[in-house]
Amino acid sequence: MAGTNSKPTTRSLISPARYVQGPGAIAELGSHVARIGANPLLLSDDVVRGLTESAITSSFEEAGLPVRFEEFGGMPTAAEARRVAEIIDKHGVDVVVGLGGGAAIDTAKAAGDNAGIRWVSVPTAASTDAPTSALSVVYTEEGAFESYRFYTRNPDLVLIDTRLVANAPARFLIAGVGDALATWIEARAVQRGNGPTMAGGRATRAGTTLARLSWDILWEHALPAIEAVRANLVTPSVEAVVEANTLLSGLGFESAGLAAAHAIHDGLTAVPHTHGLAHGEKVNIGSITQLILEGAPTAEIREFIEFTTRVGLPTTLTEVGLGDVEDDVLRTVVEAATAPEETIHNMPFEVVAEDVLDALKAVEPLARSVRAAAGLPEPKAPKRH
Ligand SMILES: NC(=O)c1ccc[n+]([C@@H]2O[C@H](COP(=O)([O-])OP(=O)(O)OC[C@H]3O[C@@H](n4cnc5c(N)ncnc54)[C@H](O)[C@@H]3O)[C@@H](O)[C@H]2O)c1
Ligand SMILES: [Zn+2]
Repeated sequence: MAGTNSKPTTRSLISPARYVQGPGAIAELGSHVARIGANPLLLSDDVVRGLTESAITSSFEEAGLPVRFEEFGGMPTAAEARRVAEIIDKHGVDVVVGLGGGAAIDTAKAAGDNAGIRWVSVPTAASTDAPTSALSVVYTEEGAFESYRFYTRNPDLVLIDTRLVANAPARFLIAGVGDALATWIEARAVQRGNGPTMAGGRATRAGTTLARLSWDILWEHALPAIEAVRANLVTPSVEAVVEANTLLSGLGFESAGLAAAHAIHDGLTAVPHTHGLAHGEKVNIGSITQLILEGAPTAEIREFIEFTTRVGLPTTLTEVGLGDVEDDVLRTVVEAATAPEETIHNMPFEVVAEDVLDALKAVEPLARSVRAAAGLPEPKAPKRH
């Protein structure tokens, strides 16, 4: 499994049972859910409920399903999953729908697993590749990475309405691009080292190819898709990027493997400075750090920094709140990133905290020089939340 140095000999690819994407797809939710269960529970925060309740109510009524929402507490902790599992038991719910961002979706999976029922992901933004996977990322109440929790099955259904994605703030799609670009950078490193994937076993050609396809689509379509979403439009580029961020990156990271970028993301959550940032924003710092750590060709690193700056992702420590911190803070980040169970040990060479510290510190001057040479703006520190 992830983060071990064992060299499995079998290959695996795992996936959700069905993936549905398109403008207005939420109108089909009832008919798809009715094939999975008869008594669903929808887990979402109030913002997402406000955006989806009327469409879901019509769709569920048409499918003969009751409509029951439960408010998500906001943090994907073990305690929150236990609380939702109790509600599931109390009402005899037989399928739980995680509705919203990655945090609500991860909690629905965990609660569904606790209660022994099936689960469905309905992302309302293309902000992460959480919806398709058979795992949740568990956090502490304070927002620090705690662990990966693995399940024996993927969601029975992933349904994403691209109209909702286009109406959401563009920052969510941008974060999803950051999460998805890391997928190929990490899959490639795992492939080089013949390392284990999150699905267990080694990567199939299919898994690695899907990770690469996600990357190719994003270089081609991310910039026009972000412009379209800023204007609340669904274009073919938006459809392509939503598929890359959600389905391809999801299958890719899970079945082709994680390496340093996500471990560094996890390390960044260990310090409060980064807590206002989206998952995919922190992951982008992990991607740049991994490229430096593995000694990728200079032109490749510079191109990646320039592209992701144009996408609107952070490419400097300044932009993730770590511009002028004491060494102790960065040391906390790299110690957490190199914890024994972390996926950084899937890199094709031995990685120690000192190396990661130097790579992380190298991000700031390199990105500043790339941005200056490309005429891109100087980085600004994030507003405090
Ligand atoms: N399990 C996995 O495989 C996996 C993979 C990647 C990320 N993750 C996890 O996903 C989480 C991050 O997810 P996230 O970045 O989506 O953040 P999030 O889930 O914390 O929140 C997203 C925010 O977006 C809002 N929102 C959602 N849709 C909206 C819309 N259409 N319009 C307006 N607002 C909307 C929600 O109200 C919420 O406040 C982290 O916990 C991360 O670890 C898990
Ligand atoms: Zn991720």
